[in-house]
Amino acid sequence: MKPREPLRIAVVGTGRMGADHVRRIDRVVNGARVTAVVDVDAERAKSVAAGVDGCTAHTDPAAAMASADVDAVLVASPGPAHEAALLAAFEHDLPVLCEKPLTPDAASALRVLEAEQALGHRRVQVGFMRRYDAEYVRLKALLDSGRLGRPLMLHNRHRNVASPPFFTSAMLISDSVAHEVDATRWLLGHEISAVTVLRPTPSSGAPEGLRDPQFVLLETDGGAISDVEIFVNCGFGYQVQAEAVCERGTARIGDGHALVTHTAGHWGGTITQDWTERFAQAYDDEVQAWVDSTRRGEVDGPSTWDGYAAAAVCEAGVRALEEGGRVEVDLVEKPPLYR
Ligand SMILES: NC(=O)C1=CN([C@@H]2O[C@H](COP(=O)(O)OP(=O)(O)OC[C@H]3O[C@@H](n4cnc5c(N)ncnc54)[C@H](O)[C@@H]3O)[C@@H](O)[C@H]2O)C=CC1
Ligand SMILES: O=C1[C@@H](O)[C@H](O)[C@@H](O)[C@H](O)[C@H]1O
Repeated sequence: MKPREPLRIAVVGTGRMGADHVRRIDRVVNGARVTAVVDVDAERAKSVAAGVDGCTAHTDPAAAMASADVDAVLVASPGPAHEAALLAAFEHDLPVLCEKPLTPDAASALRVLEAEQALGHRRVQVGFMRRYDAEYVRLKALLDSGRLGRPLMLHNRHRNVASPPFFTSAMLISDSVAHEVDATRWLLGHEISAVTVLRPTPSSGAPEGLRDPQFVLLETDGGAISDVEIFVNCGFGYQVQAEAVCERGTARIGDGHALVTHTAGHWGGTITQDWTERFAQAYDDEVQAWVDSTRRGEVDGPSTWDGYAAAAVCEAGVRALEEGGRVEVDLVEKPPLYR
């Protein structure tokens, strides 16, 4: 596809992430503009469209994608709505940046994987934005360089200030640990083969009935182990940290030590409060990379395979949470399109 300049994007879902992506494409990213927004909440779509020159508001994703004014789609509706939006985009052979998760379960992710293969070419970049974060990129480059030797273990901490009211115990895995699942697969170049979930007594700061925190153990097919502390009502800040333990050294990111102050008998810094702050630059770089590759007629970044693998691992994780024990991950064979 050779889109007219600039790339004309339809944004599906104008909630927190979608509205932020609209702002980003309108004001930060080069080479693109938002020509349509879609939300089942017509008033929300209208109010977001009103802030962007030449942008129309819709309630039906398929109708917006059929418009002659759209070259590409950014999907930022809730996970359960992603499959329908992706299949509609495939009908028009449109490139898509799809927020994580690709879909909420392995069966629907597999249907998307099969539909993309039927097109015969990749169309989807999945919004695992940590792959665009400067600290993660440096860690990946260091591990790939071999300077520290073979990675043996990853220790991850993922803390949110507070969970939204609709959050369930399973979502700590499928919505939050999904990021560590992707980061582990990407950093190590391994598939995750089994998941175990340990559940300490919930924090008194967590909503009644929510299993928060959890400790998730991921085993990889390359013989490494990646553990994740997920704590979504820690109350004090948004922290995403990772430490790689390798044969000849360790490397750690996410300590937030960019600015340390010493004053009045104290030293310290500030802690980010949510992902829009901690990963602001990563989202900008992710969307710019998508726009650039799309304008070159290419598809880069986390693929539909990555989205499917993450969905399958999370599904195994939710089973491990609910049934206890170690649950093996069952992946289909990786299709040639993604090798
Ligand atoms: N990469 C990241 O760090 C983050 C990613 N996300 C992902 O972004 C997506 C959106 O999350 P939020 O913006 O937090 O949710 P949100 O609830 O704030 O917004 C979702 C919007 O989609 C609309 N919507 C619902 N069904 C729709 C449909 N079928 N078609 C069109 N619009 C529809 C809703 O009316 C709402 O305006 C989710 O997939 C979520 O997992 C969310 C937070 C951070
Ligand atoms: O994707 C995200 C949210 O959906 C999720 O709920 C948070 O736990 C993550 O930190 C954030 O990056």
